[in-house]
Amino acid sequence: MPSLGRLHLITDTRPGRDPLAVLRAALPVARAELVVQVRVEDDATDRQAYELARRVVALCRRYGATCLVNDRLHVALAVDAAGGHVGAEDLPVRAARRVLGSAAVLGATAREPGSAAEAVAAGASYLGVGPCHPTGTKTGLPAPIGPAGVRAVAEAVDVPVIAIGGVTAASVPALRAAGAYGVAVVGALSGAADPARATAELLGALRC
Ligand SMILES: Cc1ncc(COP(=O)(O)OP(=O)(O)O)c(N)n1
Ligand SMILES: Cc1ncsc1CCOP(=O)(O)O
Ligand SMILES: [Mg+2]
Repeated sequence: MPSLGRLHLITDTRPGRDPLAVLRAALPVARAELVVQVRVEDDATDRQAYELARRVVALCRRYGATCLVNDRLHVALAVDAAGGHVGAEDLPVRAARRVLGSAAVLGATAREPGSAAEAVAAGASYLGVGPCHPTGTKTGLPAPIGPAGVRAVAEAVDVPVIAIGGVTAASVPALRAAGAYGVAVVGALSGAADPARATAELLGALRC
């Protein structure tokens, strides 16, 4: 399995957003360092998720980037994505691994060392850890865990830790110092006036 990219761009499909435009700006800058996670709103249909995911897979292929699908693992399989990401309300990690197969990339959400180690034992190949900082992108989240929370998880597992939640280029150094392998962002790219430049800034911070 090739090494996991450090910058995870999660699609923003809220009204008024253009996830494919953001992706087209980010891909030439980040290329194989980019992991794109196709994440749609809960009320989106499977057909909508599928149509977005197959476009994202095609774009990623041109640049050697990796495409994952959030929650809907049947969509990941249908579009031949590299894998998927599951959290507490999705398929359990062990079941997700059975669905995707042993070669797939499988991410799981964790926010403390115990559940993180369980997710890895069940087959997760990376962990999404957070929210690290306050975010307006997703509601109903628990309190941010900060770099200290990321450190506690990173010290407990031997898979890449991807920090998520309110991440900006400015917050990357502290997260990396805490043991994060990479970061996942929605707003830092989707809300950027210049997503290509924002991609370069995030990558620059990740490479330090
Ligand atoms: C990299 C990464 N980390 C965490 C999440 C959150 O997943 P989940 O807890 O299942 O919440 P939803 O994204 O499904 O609303 C993620 N998607 N990616
Ligand atoms: C899906 C998700 N899970 C935890 S935080 C989050 C949203 C992250 O978005 P942003 O990068 O805009 O804070
Ligand atoms: Mg989920």
